[in-house]
Parts: sequence; structure tokens; C-alpha cells
Amino acid sequence: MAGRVFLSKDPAWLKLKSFYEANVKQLKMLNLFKEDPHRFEKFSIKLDGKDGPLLVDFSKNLINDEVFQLLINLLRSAQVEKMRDAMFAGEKINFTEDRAVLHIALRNRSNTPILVEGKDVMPDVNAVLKHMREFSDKVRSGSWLGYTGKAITDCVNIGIGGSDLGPVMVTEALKKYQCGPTAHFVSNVDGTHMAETLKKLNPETTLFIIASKTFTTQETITNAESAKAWFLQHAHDEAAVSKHFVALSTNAPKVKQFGIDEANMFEFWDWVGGRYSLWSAIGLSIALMIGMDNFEQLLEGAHQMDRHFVEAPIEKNIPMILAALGIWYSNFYGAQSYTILPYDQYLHRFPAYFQQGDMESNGKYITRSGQRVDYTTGPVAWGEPGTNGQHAFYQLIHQGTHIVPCDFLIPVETHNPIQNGLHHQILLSNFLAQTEALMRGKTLEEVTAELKASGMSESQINLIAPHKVFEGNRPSNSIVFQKLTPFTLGQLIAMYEMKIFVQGIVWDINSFDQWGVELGKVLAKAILPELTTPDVISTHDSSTNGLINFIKARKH
Ligand SMILES: O=P(O)(O)OC[C@H]1O[C@@H](O)[C@H](O)[C@@H](O)[C@@H]1O
Repeated sequence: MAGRVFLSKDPAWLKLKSFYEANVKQLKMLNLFKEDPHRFEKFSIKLDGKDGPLLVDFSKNLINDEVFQLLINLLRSAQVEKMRDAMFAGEKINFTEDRAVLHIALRNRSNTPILVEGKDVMPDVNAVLKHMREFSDKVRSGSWLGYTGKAITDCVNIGIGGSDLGPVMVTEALKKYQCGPTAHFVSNVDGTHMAETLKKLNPETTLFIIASKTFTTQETITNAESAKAWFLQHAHDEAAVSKHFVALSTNAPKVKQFGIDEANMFEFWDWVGGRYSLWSAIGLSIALMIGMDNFEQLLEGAHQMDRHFVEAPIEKNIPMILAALGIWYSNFYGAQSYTILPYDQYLHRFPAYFQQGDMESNGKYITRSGQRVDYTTGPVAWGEPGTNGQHAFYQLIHQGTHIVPCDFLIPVETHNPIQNGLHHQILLSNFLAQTEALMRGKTLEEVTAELKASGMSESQINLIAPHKVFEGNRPSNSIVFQKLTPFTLGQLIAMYEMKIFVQGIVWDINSFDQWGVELGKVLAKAILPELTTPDVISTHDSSTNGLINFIKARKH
């Protein structure tokens, strides 16, 4: 952006750097909690919502008042508010693709005009929502019939990346709200994905949703052709295709070419990035499975978070603060990753969803003005639901040599209070214990006293005690919501989207393109015909040639 200083030369950055160098050793959370009885109130934000409050407690972080202020100053210096406003105003902030970035328009429930090149996009957004409602109502009520007159019981979303991960994650998260066909997903071009999915399905009662923004993605088009071939093997009638295939795309000519009726195409626009598209027609499988009212609740929740993001001052702004904390760890503490740890089984695909959301957005080393960064940008995002993660990788988080900032998420109430709520009580206690343990740790004195009390000999204690020490002082955010409803899920997704946006602005990169996925696609296209010729291949490096020729020699 014009007038922006290179980040590592920004005085706000340099202040954080010198603060880190001078004070890192003194930033001990346990002491900070002892010194300030109001630390929790000071470093937590409660956002009231339709389905109960969302509490974000960031007090278990390696910050004091001064760091917090310096981080806020950094965000100001990076002009995050100005860039946020530019995004919401429909400016073409995705300049490498000459596009606006307006997933916020898809969930703009206040329906205020949003202009792209002088044209309000809201009428088009509303028209597609109406189309989705009409169609999903028909399918769910059983009035949309398959080629033998039977109602639809299953739908298969065929898409990949942003045309898959969002609908997969949301339909899993909101399974409890199912009131329509069961949603299945085929993304991988590996024929196993399609074959195993089709095994479970009846062509007479299955609807295929071909989800592709470009409608040119090799995996999706190959899978869509195979689904059509399978369907026609049973239906033996091209005319039946229109009852069983719909498309979600920005590319009407390609959809037509594939043989899908334009009336069965649900449109979206180039200003919707793939990884931000679950709010668009790409969410059709969600609307089918949980109904359009619930889909609109998801939009409402996201819209509320968008309003908070636009209206709250930086110091009270959840996505801004989460972004600032992530930068503190990535750029100053050298953290290479962070985890998203949902203590809710329904959210089991939430971390995977944000692997694309975060890493495809911010995994970039070129600044908006075309220079190579000399600081780190997007971290590796990973995670699994608690408590499973506790019995797998938490060892490293507690005692490893990497610093891994953690986001813990949990609902106060479960949808499944089996055994009188016992399971959820156990889940809650684990959630609370983990963040406490990461923060407090356990000293050598505490360990030694414990081992002594158990009657262990001095020599055994000396041998074992160091292994049982926890340094502690390991950071986490606790994100607590009332219940996993469509509205709450919308809030949570938008919260992370906006956090990622803010980080991209501070790092001065374009979070909305994805050129890094292109090279492999081009090379794969060149290799594909080489796999079927009888020739020995010698056009690549010796490793690639060797691998191709090995595979060809072994293929029957
Ligand atoms: O929806 P499309 O056009 O088929 O694209 C699917 C995915 O394609 C990938 O190449 C991109 O990295 C993703 O961002 C995108 O979501």
C-alpha cells in the first residue's frame, strides 16, 4: 500500500523487537496473573450473540499491558483499519487478480448496498439465496423427483479445495441440524474416493452437485464426468441428467458445455475467493442438508462477527487481537505453527478447513509491492479435536522445544448430554486443565516433593524428576461459546477469516490470490501424456525421469 514502510523497518515493529529482546525472560504468565487480579477481565472479550455470548479469553498469553499496546500500535501502523474499510467498500484489494474481496457481501444480512465498480452486488446475492431456498425446499420436501419418480435422499458435492472443505466442515459441524438429504463429498481425483462413495448410493435418489468456481479444475471435472458416466449406466437417458446434476460456478459457458441445465446452475462471482466461498452457492450442500433457515443463521452469525470487526476499536476487536497475538509469536518468538483445538467432535474438520483458510491465504513471501519479505509470514496451521489430541501430540506442546500457541475452543452446552452430561463435564474439565497446565507448568521442586511423598528413593528421584518438569509459560487462547449452533459456527468461521485478513495486512502480502498452487498443476499436465507413451522419458531431472520410468515399467 502507498505510504507503507517495509514492515521490518516500521518503528512500531522495531519497538516490539527491542521490547522482546529486553524483556522476553521476564514475561512469566504465572507472575503476571499474581500481580494483576484483573488480568482475566482485562484480557478477555465477551461478544453477545443470538445464541449466547462468545467469550475469547486471551489472558493466558505472553503479554503485559506494554506488549499489548505495542501490538495494537503495530496494527495501527500497518493501517489495518484502512485496509479493512477498503475490503468492505468493494475495492479491488486482490490486485494480482484485479478483484474485489467480498465474501462479506454474501452474509450482509443488513442488505446495505455494496458496490463493485459502481454496481450494488446485493440484488444478485439475494437472487441466488432465493434460488438456493427454492431448490433446497423442493428437494427436502420430496417434491424434486429423480428419474424414476423417487425423492432425493443423498447429495454428493463434487469439488476440491475451497469448493469442498467449507461444506464438508460445516455439514459435519451441524449434523445435528440435518433435515434434508445426507451430504457426501468427493474431492480427491484418486478414483478410490469416487468408487467408495458411489458404493453407498442409489442413482435414483442421488443428486450430484458439481462445485467449481472456475469449472476447469482437473480433479473436479474428472470426478464429475465419472459420476455422470456411472449415473447414465443406470439411467440410460441423457434427459435424466437434469434431475440429478446441478452446478455451482462462476463459469456459465463451461457448465452448459458439461451438459447441466442453466436453470440448475447456482451462480457466484469472481469477488468470492474459493476458500471464502462456503457462504455462496458453494454452500448448497449445507442448505440441502440443514435447510435454508439454518444456512441463513450461519450467514447471520458471520455477519455479526463482521459488524464487530468493523465497529469495535482495535483494543476490543476479537479478530484484530487474535491476529496481533499470532504475529507476536510468529515474528518475535519464532513460532512456526499454531494449533486449533476444538473440544467438540462436531468441529473435527474445523482445523483442516483453516489449513486452507490460513496457509493458502498467508503462505507467501512477496509483499504487495513485490519485494521479498525478510520476516516470516503465515504459520503452519494444524490441530485435531480434544481430547484426542491430548493422547497424541500434546506431549510436544507441553514439553517440546517448539513454541506452539494454541487456540482451545469449547461449547458450554453439548448437543449430546449422554450419561446425564457426564461426558461433557469430563470434556470441559480437560479443556480447562490443559490451558492451565500449559500456563502454570510444574517446577522441579513440586515434582521432587511429589516423588518424595510417594516414597521414592533419592537416586530414583534424581533420575526421573527432570522428565516430569513442565516449564509452563506456554500460550493459549480459550474460546468459549454457548452451543454449536449455525449462528455460533458462522461467528467462529468469520472470526478466523478476519484474523487471517489482519495478519496478511500486517505482513503486507496479498491474502487473496494463490499463485503457489499453479506450478504443480502445469507440470502435472505435461507429465500426464508421458505416462501413456511407450517411450523412456528423459525430459526431466534424473529423479523425475527415474520415477516416471519406474512407474511405467511396473504398470500393467
Ligand atoms: O472451485 P475451483 O475453481 O474448482 O477451485 C478449487 C480450488 O482450486 C485450487 O487450485 C485452489 O488452490 C483453491 O483455492 C480452489 O478453491
